[in-house]
Amino acid sequence: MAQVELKQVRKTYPNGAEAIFGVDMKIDDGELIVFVGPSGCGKSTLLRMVAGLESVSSGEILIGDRLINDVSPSERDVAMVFQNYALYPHMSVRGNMSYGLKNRKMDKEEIERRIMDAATMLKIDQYLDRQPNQLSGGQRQRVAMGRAIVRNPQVFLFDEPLSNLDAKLRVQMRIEIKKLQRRMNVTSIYVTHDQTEAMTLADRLAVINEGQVEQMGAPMELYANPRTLFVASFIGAPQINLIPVTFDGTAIVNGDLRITGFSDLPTDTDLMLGVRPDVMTIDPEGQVTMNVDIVEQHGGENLIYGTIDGVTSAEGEPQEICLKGSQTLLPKADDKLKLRFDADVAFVFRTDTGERLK
Ligand SMILES: Nc1ncnc2c1ncn2[C@@H]1O[C@H](COP(=O)(O)OP(=O)(O)OP(=O)(O)O)[C@@H](O)[C@H]1O
Repeated sequence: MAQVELKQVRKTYPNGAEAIFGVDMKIDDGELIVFVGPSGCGKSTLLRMVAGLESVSSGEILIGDRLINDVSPSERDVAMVFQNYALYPHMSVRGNMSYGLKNRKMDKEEIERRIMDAATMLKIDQYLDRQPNQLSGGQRQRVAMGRAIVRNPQVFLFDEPLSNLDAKLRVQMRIEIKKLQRRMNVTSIYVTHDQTEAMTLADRLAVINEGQVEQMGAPMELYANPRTLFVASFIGAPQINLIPVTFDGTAIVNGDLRITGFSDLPTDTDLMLGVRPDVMTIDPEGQVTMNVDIVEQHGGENLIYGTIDGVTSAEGEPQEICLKGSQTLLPKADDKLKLRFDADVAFVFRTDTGERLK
C-alpha cells in the first residue's frame, strides 16, 4: 500500500496538444479517488501518466516515497483495469491471470494460490479453463480485475472499467468494486465520465476541467459546497437548475423571479442562480409559476420537468426547470405549480468566471 502524489504535473503531447496544466494532488494510502470530468478534459491522460503509459512532460509523480517519472510501467507496482478488458483472447482465464506472474518467475504454487483467492473473491472460479470469448461482458471484466488483483499491486488504476456493460450490470459491478477495494484497502484511482458512478464510488472526487483539477473533495462536500459553476453543474443528477439573473442591490431578479435575502453581490455583472431540483418548494404563495411538461416516475421519487412563466433562460427561451418530489407529487402535463425559491438553499455564481459567490 502506498500514497500517490502528483506535483505540478503537466502533459504536452508530441503534436503540441496541451492536455494537463499543472496538477497537484495527494492520494492517501488505501483511498479510492475518482477522476471525473467531461470528454477530453484529460482524466485518462492523467491516469496513464500514473500507469507509465504516457510520459510526464514536467512535474513529479511519486508512489510512496519513490519518484516514478522514469520508472517503466512494469516496475511501478501498479495494476490497471481497462474499459475493453484487454484480455489475451487465445489464453484461458487462468492463463490470463497467471501471465504477468509467470513473467516475474513467481513460484507455481504461489501463482495458483493467488489465482484461486482472486477467482473465489470475484466468483469466477468455475470459469478458469474457459477462453474470454466464452464469457459474458461482466465475467470478462471480473477476469480483468482478477488479473490486477493477483499482482497484489500498491495501486489499482481503473480506466472506465464499466463502460461496456449494460446499466444493471454496471450498478452491480460498481458495488462489487467498492466492496473489493474496501476489503483489499489498496490505493485506487478510477476514471469515469459518469457522475453517478463517481459519486457512489469515490472516497474523494477530483473534478477535472480542461486539464486542471477544478475541485477535489468528498462527493457530498462537492455536491453541497461546489466552488464553481462547472462543479455545481457536473455533480448531481438530475443536473442543478441554472437561471441567469442580476442583482439589483436588494434582490436577485429575472423577470417575475425576485429573491431577497442576498447581500454583497455585485450589481455590475451577470450572475447565475443555481438551485438543485430537490430544494425548491411548492407553495401557493410562491414567486413564480411552473408549467408542467413531463413527469417522470422513478419509483421512490418523481421528477417534474417544465418551464417557468416570465423567467427567461440564457438562450432567451422560457426558463426550463426540474423539480424533484416524492412519489405522491404527481401533477399532470399543463398543470401549474407555484414555486418558492429560498436564498439559503441557492447558489450564486459569476457567469464570466464561474466563481461561486454565495
Ligand atoms: N496521443 C495524443 N496525442 C495528442 N493529443 C492527445 C492524445 N491523447 C489525448 N490527447 C488530447 O488530450 C486531451 C485530453 O485527452 P484525454 O483522453 O486524457 O481526455 P479524457 O478526459 O480521458 O476524455 P474521454 O472521456 O473522452 O476519454 C484531449 O484534448 C485529447 O484530444
